[in-house]
Amino acid sequence: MKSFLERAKRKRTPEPDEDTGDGDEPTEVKLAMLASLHPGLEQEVLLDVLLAHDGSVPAAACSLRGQNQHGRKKSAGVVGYQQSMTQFAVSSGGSSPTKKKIKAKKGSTLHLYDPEDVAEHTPCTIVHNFLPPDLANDLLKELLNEAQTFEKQSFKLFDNVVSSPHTTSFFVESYDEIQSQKTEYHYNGARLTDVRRITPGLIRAKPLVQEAVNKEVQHRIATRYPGGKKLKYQPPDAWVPNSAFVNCYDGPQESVGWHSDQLTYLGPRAIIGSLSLGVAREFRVRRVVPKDDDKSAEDPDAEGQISIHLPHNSLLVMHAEMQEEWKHSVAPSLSIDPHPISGNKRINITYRDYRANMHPRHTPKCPCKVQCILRVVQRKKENFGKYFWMCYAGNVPGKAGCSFFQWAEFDDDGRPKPLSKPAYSR
Ligand SMILES: O=C(O)CCC(=O)C(=O)O
Ligand SMILES: [Fe+2]
Repeated sequence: MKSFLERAKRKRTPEPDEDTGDGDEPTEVKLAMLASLHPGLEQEVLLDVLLAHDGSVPAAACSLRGQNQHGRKKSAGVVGYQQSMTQFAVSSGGSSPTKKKIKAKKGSTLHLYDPEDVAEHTPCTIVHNFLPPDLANDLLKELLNEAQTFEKQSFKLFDNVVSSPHTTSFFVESYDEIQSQKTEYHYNGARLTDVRRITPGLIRAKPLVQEAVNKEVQHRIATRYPGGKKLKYQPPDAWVPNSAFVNCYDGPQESVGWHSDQLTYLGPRAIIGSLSLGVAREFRVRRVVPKDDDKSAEDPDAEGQISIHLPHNSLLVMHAEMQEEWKHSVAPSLSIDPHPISGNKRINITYRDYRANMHPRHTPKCPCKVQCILRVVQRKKENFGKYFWMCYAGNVPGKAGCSFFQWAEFDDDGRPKPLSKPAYSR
């Protein structure tokens, strides 16, 4: 599940400064400052950009300037489509005489279409025209019908209650699992109320997604990981999806802000199979560079955004390095090309493998008696990549959390080690 919430500032966690902003002004004031610089943009967009820059108004303003320039270029041609990759191309430096090295520049967005470029420059692979066309169309129709009753998720951002700018629901494989999800699991501090039985179309697509994802994962390990070996903490066994979050984006303005998916029930190095149906939208990714990392000073482009275009019936595999080291979002769009079946809507299915050893009975609850969330240190060089459990009860509108924090330990295959102290000890 997406953790929109992880963007919220948490002052109480002992993890020092993780995800905190750099200014003292209240968010409303920062938003007002940005709005005065970019009066044409909606509050939600401004908020997203502000959060993507850790609350820094100058950095957000700089990024918005870049996006606007790019937007103007785009509107001169086919909207939403890249004009040319040459603007991002830099000299290859010799390693490949034929293929130019392309690079995401800070403040601008590198648009990728070619699966080879996606695999080369992002932690994802993409498979176009993935399902048999009839199955893709049937699945789209089925989920558009389901989506009529999807809801927005509300969460707390700083001290305000905000709702995600798209709708969503969660599908699992049996009625027992629905019950278990509603009574044993917490998501960002609360119980889910809308959990549904997996639909016939989702069931039909599942083995195809499973096979393709495992094939892509093996290929990536063999061709791109150091020594052709899986990453530390990556489970060695096959990826078996047993649940699916389905998102609906109704129109160009619906979006999802920068986030990493929650690892709480997926465990470290989670892999996600993400199927897109209906209107094509941009999926953006950016690497998270620790703030006190000298390299980020040397390479100002390290956090440039990359946009992967997701047409109808494309499968995007988010690989094992994605959630820990990158953030992703679905950007609001200036305009979209309507789809013959779904009109302005895009449906996205993220198939997930809920691991038995990450079931809530094996993971800590805090003194609030709420399931902790699993996160990883992304922003600080010190402890970078270390996992921790923390209380998230305070992210529910109207509720306060506690200061529970505990480092999480896993063996090299991502199996949780027994907790070093009782969960209620703080
Ligand atoms: O709509 C998408 O492609 C991505 C959705 C997403 O990031 C999520 O469900 O966590
Ligand atoms: Fe996500």
